[in-house]
Amino acid sequence: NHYPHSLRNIDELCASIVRSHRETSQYRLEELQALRWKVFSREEIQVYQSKTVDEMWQHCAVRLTEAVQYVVEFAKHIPGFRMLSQNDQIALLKTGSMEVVLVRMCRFFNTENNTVFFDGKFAGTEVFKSLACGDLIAAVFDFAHGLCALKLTEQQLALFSALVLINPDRPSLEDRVRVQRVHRSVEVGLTHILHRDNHDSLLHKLYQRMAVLRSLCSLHMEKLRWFSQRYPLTAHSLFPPLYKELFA
Ligand SMILES: CNC(=O)[C@@H]1CCCN1C(=O)c1ccc(Cl)c(COc2cccc3c(C(F)(F)F)cc(C)nc23)c1Cl
Repeated sequence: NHYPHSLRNIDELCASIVRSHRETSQYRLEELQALRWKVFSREEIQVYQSKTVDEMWQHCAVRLTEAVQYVVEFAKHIPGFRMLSQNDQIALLKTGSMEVVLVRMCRFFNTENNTVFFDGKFAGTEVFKSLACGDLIAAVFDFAHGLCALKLTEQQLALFSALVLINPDRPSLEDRVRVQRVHRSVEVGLTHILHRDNHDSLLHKLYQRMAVLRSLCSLHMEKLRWFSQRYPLTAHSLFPPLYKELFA
């Protein structure tokens, strides 16, 4: 029996992943719902748009790094993740943490006015204009919109996030077989949750979303490289160390 010895039954596995998701999701859904219609005024948008490229990138990098740190906490409580070697844990986080940040963004997304929670209010794509990467931001919004449309419950989102993170196909894994075992147990958990919710058709759609996620994140890494070459000072001195560790 390949399951980690302490988690014979799938319910226990799902419960620990859902608990970890809830404890590390940065904002509760109720909080975000209450702020749903708090959008930026024209003047506030003007202030964002008049920032220089590296000021806006630095502003976003701080938030992305904070979001990545919550994902690292989430990963640590996924049963089986801590059993992996340190190197494999870092390898999974290096590539998977931004994907989970993107998956989690669908919680802060309002599909009715195509805005995302940013800096305490809901922002449209125009707020990010000074980043000078409209294609990346458009792709981030599209992905969030697409995932929102699936109307995942928090439990389904928790299991999906764990599945995205524990990816045995990541480059430079030392013990791929062990990562496969943990991936398999999370997959059984997600299938179990979807079956219980009478939503089996969602699994296929979620696998399609995972493929989109991977292409989106390679675009991100490309942008990140462009930015750190264009603004080496900002990228190498101002980005919080974890960000450099994960993305440098
Ligand atoms: C409450 N909301 C939040 O905390 C969210 C979750 C993570 C950060 N965050 C924001 O505040 C936020 C929300 C929406 C957007 Cl569009 C942004 C701006 O996003 C980015 C700007 C620059 C680079 C980004 C890159 C790149 F390229 F670095 F990999 C990759 C991702 C995915 N997002 C980038 C941000 Cl920073």
